[in-house]
Amino acid sequence: MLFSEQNFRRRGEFSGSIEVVCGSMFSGKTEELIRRLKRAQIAKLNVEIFKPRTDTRYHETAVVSHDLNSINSTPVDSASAILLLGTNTQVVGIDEAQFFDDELPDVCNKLALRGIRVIVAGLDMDFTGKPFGPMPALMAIAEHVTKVNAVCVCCGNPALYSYRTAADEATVLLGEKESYEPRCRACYNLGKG
Ligand SMILES: Nc1ncnc2c1ncn2[C@@H]1O[C@H](COP(=O)(O)OP(=O)(O)O)[C@@H](O)[C@H]1O
Ligand SMILES: Cc1cn([C@H]2C[C@H](O)[C@@H](COP(=O)(O)O)O2)c(=O)[nH]c1=O
Ligand SMILES: [Zn+2]
Repeated sequence: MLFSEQNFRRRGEFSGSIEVVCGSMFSGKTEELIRRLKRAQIAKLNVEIFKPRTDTRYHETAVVSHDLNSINSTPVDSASAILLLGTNTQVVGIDEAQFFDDELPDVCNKLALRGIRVIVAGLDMDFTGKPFGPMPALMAIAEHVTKVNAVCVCCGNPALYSYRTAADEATVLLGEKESYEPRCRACYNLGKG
């Protein structure tokens, strides 16, 4: 079901919260993040968007989906840098959250306590099927968690895994279709052989 904003203003005050959008590669996490952020901009809220500086796949600064939908962002070196945002910020978007350090959940909590709506998108699992970076901790403290699925490239069923086709065992390997395939549980485990 499409996520739809609740009443974020309570008794005239802006109430802070954390939303997480997670799933495999190509599942639509960035598109969903951009959709929510653009709606917040339409509502004339002050929106700031961050991504890890290391994620330079499509653009140095913009957050860009696989379909090349995009929104401007600020690349940062660490989670704590996000706390230096403008004082009148009402909505914060964070993409590729799996690449941030372990401070990110605490940073998001502090932002939410300042009354900010925080929307975070990231991979829930790495290519080995293990929880990725700060994502599980973020999912634990979020008010809303949306898990999205890609389409399995092998059989067409909903895909929850990111299968790595490249011969590289490092946890972090930036890439797209040349290195990864979204796969369902059965096809992911067949491939792992
Ligand atoms: N196997 C696939 N399953 C679903 N979407 C795919 C697939 N391959 C390419 N896409 C494209 O990827 C888009 C999602 O991109 P994006 O939001 O950047 O995903 P994510 O951030 O989760 O990697 C889809 O709208 C679709 O056009
Ligand atoms: C599974 C997995 C992915 N990555 C990298 C590959 C991409 O650069 C990003 C994910 O981008 P998307 O917006 O979700 O498509 O993460 C990685 O470094 N390690 C992994 O295990
Ligand atoms: Zn499959």
